[in-house]
Amino acid sequence: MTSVHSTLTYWLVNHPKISNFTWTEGETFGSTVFFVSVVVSAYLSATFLLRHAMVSLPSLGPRILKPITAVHSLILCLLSLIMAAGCTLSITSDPTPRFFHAICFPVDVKPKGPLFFWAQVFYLSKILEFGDTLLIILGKSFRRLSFLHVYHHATVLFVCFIWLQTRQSMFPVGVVTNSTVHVIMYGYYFLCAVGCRPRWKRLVTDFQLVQFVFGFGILAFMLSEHYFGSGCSGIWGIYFTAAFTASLMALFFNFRSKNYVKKTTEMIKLS
Ligand SMILES: CC(C)(COP(=O)(O)OP(=O)(O)OC[C@H]1O[C@@H](n2cnc3c(N)ncnc32)[C@H](O)[C@@H]1OP(=O)(O)O)[C@@H](O)C(=O)NCCC(=O)NCCSC(=O)CC(=O)O
Repeated sequence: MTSVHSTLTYWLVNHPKISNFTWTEGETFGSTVFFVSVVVSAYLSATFLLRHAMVSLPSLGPRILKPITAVHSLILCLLSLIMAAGCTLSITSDPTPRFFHAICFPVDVKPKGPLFFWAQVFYLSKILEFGDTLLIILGKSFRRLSFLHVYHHATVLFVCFIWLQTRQSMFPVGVVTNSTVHVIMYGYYFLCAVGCRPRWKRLVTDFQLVQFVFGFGILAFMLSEHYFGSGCSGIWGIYFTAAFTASLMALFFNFRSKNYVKKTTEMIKLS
C-alpha cells in the first residue's frame, strides 16, 4: 500500500516535469487571452456551422458513432480520474503548514508546482470535451445540443484560464470535485455508448448539483478568509467563478426539474 502511494506520488506530484511546472503568461501553452478567445470562438462558430450543415447531411450511423463515442468518453473518464488523483495528492503533499492552500493561496503565491500543473491539464482537458458537441451534432441528436451544453463548454474554458491567470485560491478544490463528478458522468456516457444505459442517470445530475452547492460553501469560506484572515490570491476571479457557478446551478436545476420531477409527476397522473 505504501509503495503504491509513493509510486503514485512520484508520477503525479514529484516528477520533475510536474514539480517544476511554472505557469508563465505568453510562454506556457494556452496561457494567453488570444489563445483562449480564438479557441472558444472557433468552438462556437464550428458548432453553429456544423449544426446547420447537418440539417441537409445524413447523420453518422450508430455503428460508426457509438464506438467513437465510447472511446472518447472512456478517455475523458480515465483522464478525469488521473486529474482527481493528481490534484488530491498534490494538495495532501503540499509542504506548507497551511493545508488549506487548497482553498486559500497567499496573495504573493508563485504559479509553480503540481497544483498549477494539474490546473493546466484540467484547463486543456476542457478543449478535449468539445468532442462531446461534435459527437452530438454528427449523430443529429439536436435535442441534446441545449443552451446548457454549449454555454457550459464555451464558458468553462474561460473560467479555467482565469483560475490560472489570477492564481485563484480554491481552484484545487474545483479541479478535484469537478474531475470526480466527470469520472461518474463520462462513466455514464461510456455505458450508454456501449449499450448498457444505467438506471442512475438522476444520481449523476444530483452529483453535479452537489458540486455547485459545495463550491459555494468553499467560496464563502475563502471570502471570509480573504477579508478577515491574512488574504487570499485571485479574489476578482472568485466573483467570476461565483457568477458562472450560479448560472450553471440554475440551468441544472431547470434540467433536473424538466427531466425527472415533471416526468415523475406526469407518470403519477397517468397511473
Ligand atoms: C445525466 C447527464 C450527465 C446527461 O444528461 P443527458 O440528457 O445528456 O443524457 P442522455 O441520457 O441523453 O445521454 C446518453 C446519450 O449520450 C450519448 N453520449 C455518450 N457519450 C457522450 C459524450 N461524451 N458527450 C455527449 N453525449 C454522449 C450516449 O451515446 C447516449 O446516446 P443515446 O441516447 O443515443 O444512446 C446530465 O446530468 C447532464 O449533464 N445534462 C446536461 C447536458 C450536458 O451536456 N451535460 C454535459 C456537460 S455539463 C457538465 O459537464 C457540468 C459539470 O461540469 O459537471
